[in-house]
Amino acid sequence: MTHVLAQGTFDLLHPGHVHYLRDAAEMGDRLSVIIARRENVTHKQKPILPNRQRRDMIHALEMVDHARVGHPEDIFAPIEELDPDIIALGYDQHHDDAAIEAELDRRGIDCVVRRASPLDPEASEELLSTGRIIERICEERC
Ligand SMILES: Cc1cc2nc3c(=O)[nH]c(=O)nc-3n(C[C@H](O)[C@H](O)[C@H](O)COP(=O)(O)O)c2cc1C
Ligand SMILES: Nc1ncnc2c1ncn2[C@@H]1O[C@H](COP(=O)(O)OP(=O)(O)OP(=O)(O)O)[C@@H](O)[C@H]1O
Repeated sequence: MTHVLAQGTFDLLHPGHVHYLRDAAEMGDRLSVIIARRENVTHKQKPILPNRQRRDMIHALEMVDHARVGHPEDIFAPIEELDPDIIALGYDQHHDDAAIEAELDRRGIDCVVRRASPLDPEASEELLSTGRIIERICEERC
């Protein structure tokens, strides 16, 4: 059984999130998802929705077997516990694949890092980004 781990903020779900999680699920047999804690989202605006609400929405998706809110300080602690075979990074995630692999090695976790594919983010007329959905809400409703 190949266990895949996906992770992200997942604020205000949209089809790009569903595409990423489907792609990740297709890499193996079981999909676990870590939801980034609000305090750890520092590279962009903080999520609107609370941790548990984002976790519950991800858990409700049919391709997801397990979803949990991430660790407050050590992002590798849930990985040590869940022991996945593959970490699926999103196509645009800022994380350094090689640095993650090096830390997995250091901790003796036998797991590879792979990248998921994008869902046509430029060509589509859909709003496939939480940031763009919020911009549109501000333009049209504020
Ligand atoms: C392998 C991996 C494990 C992560 N584990 C956690 C975690 O345990 N707790 C947490 O708050 N965030 C965790 N994160 C999320 C990051 O801290 C960061 O907030 C994340 O990239 C969310 O941003 P994004 O939705 O723009 O990708 C993890 C990220 C990666 C790549
Ligand atoms: N259009 C998309 N196609 C494929 N994957 C996507 C798409 N949008 C988001 N994802 C993936 O979903 C995961 C969670 O993404 P995140 O919560 O950062 O959403 P986002 O919509 O990109 O947010 P923001 O617009 O605030 O950057 C990431 O791995 C990201 O790569």
